[in-house]
Amino acid sequence: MSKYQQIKQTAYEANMQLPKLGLVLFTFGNVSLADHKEQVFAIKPSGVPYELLTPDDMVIVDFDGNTVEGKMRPSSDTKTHAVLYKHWPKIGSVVHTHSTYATAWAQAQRDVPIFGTTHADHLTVDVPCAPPMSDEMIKGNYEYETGFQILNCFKERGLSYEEVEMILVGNHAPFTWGKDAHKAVYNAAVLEEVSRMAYLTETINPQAPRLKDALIRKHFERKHGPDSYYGQ
Ligand SMILES: O=C(CO)[C@@H](O)[C@@H](O)COP(=O)(O)O
Repeated sequence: MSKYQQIKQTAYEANMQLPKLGLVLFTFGNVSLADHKEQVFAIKPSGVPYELLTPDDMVIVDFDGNTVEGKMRPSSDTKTHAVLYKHWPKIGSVVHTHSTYATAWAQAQRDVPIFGTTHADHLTVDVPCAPPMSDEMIKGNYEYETGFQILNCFKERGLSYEEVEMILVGNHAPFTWGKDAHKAVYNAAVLEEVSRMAYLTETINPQAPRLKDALIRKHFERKHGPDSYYGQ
């Protein structure tokens, strides 16, 4: 019995939520779950269809991206997850999907504008889109560089990873995170829904205005408590 049985089981259950929520097709995407005490995380193996996945298939990886336990090759995005766990110690789980609308905004290299209260219930800023890889980065380790693209985007914009738990990576797709697997998967589903709404809003009215900051604050604080607003 693996000493990591518990996080393998929980990570497996979280991965199985992605096809159930319509966030992935075939082998797209992956969920990981960290054990910060052990400085490891469990992640979906690469290229395994969800319907064939078992808890025992989950691969245990350290925060430098090295495999600690597992028969299969870890997800091709493993080093991106590792960079986030290593630099953002309060996240417990990371989700990567290729959900259609969020990925379309990432491919368009655009932030998802905050047009309505559905978005404002979850975050008070446009969903950030990190710039695509530079030629230099492409020559490097792509997955590590993706992780640093995310860290650098938050640093440049002065965003807190504990407040904004989602990002689009330009020309790639979304990453979300949270204190646990439930929250990280929930954020992935919310991101896809607000991305779909924003696309339809711009299609119906290309001049649609962003939500007023006062209303963003009202809606966010109604859900998250007074003084929880952190602005754009
Ligand atoms: O981002 C990508 C590919 O662009 C990956 O998430 C997707 O193909 C899933 O890869 P893995 O099966 O996790 O190695």
